[in-house]
Amino acid sequence: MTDAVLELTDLDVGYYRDLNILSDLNVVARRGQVTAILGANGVGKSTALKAAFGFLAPFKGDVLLEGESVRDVPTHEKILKGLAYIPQQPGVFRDMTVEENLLLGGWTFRGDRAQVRRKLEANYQRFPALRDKRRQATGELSGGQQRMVEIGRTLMAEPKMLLVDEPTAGLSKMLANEVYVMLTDLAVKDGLTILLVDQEIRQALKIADYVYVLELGRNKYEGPASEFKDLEKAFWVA
Ligand SMILES: Nc1ncnc2c1ncn2[C@@H]1O[C@H](COP(=O)(O)OP(=O)(O)OP(=O)(O)O)[C@@H](O)[C@H]1O
Repeated sequence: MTDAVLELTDLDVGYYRDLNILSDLNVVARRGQVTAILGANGVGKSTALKAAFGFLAPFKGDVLLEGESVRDVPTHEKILKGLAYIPQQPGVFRDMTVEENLLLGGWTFRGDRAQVRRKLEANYQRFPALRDKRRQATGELSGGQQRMVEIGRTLMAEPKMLLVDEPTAGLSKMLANEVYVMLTDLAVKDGLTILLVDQEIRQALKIADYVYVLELGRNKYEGPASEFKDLEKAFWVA
């Protein structure tokens, strides 16, 4: 089996003391794979990602990045260690150009202009539409392209592990497809490890290698995505 990049082990997480949203959660994201966390609204999928990135301190359990505990590592240091988080709400700066938004992602390396240029160029090769629009205000781009800017900005820091929360929320079906293709490419071509939270169960099953289903904040079921296709009706579709 491929090796674990991110592990959430026996996590208890909540927003208020003594009120667990997640209990004894165990999730493993393996190298170069897309791992999806699925489950009903409010089950705690986004909460799991927030805990993984450090926006919420777990009450119990650990977060391991390549075997090393990052549970108590400050968020900005997690980024330096290769962990990145793309939240549900698009976070682009609408009045700034596409290129300015992308450059913000290279802030940590701003002293090394050659490196910044190289990463910018890698993004333009990955997302040719962004090169064409690099001088345009980001707010003028389509929703899917704004997602590309956001993901591109995140990739400027060369993460190895991406936490992605509902990447196609609010997008049309066509744009959503573009985003799913983009995520698959990042795993397959660039070897990134992706932990995805999604309500689009069918789409998530299409691009995921491995799936976790949560119920009442706990692990309910897990397995290769291919095994879930037949179970889809039983689990989620009324
Ligand atoms: N900032 C917060 N403060 C207090 N409770 C919160 C907060 N954010 C989420 N919750 C609660 O935690 C629970 C899990 O929410 P979470 O957003 O993780 O669920 P989810 O599975 O991602 O749902 P959805 O698919 O609807 O986004 C919900 O009951 C929610 O009301």
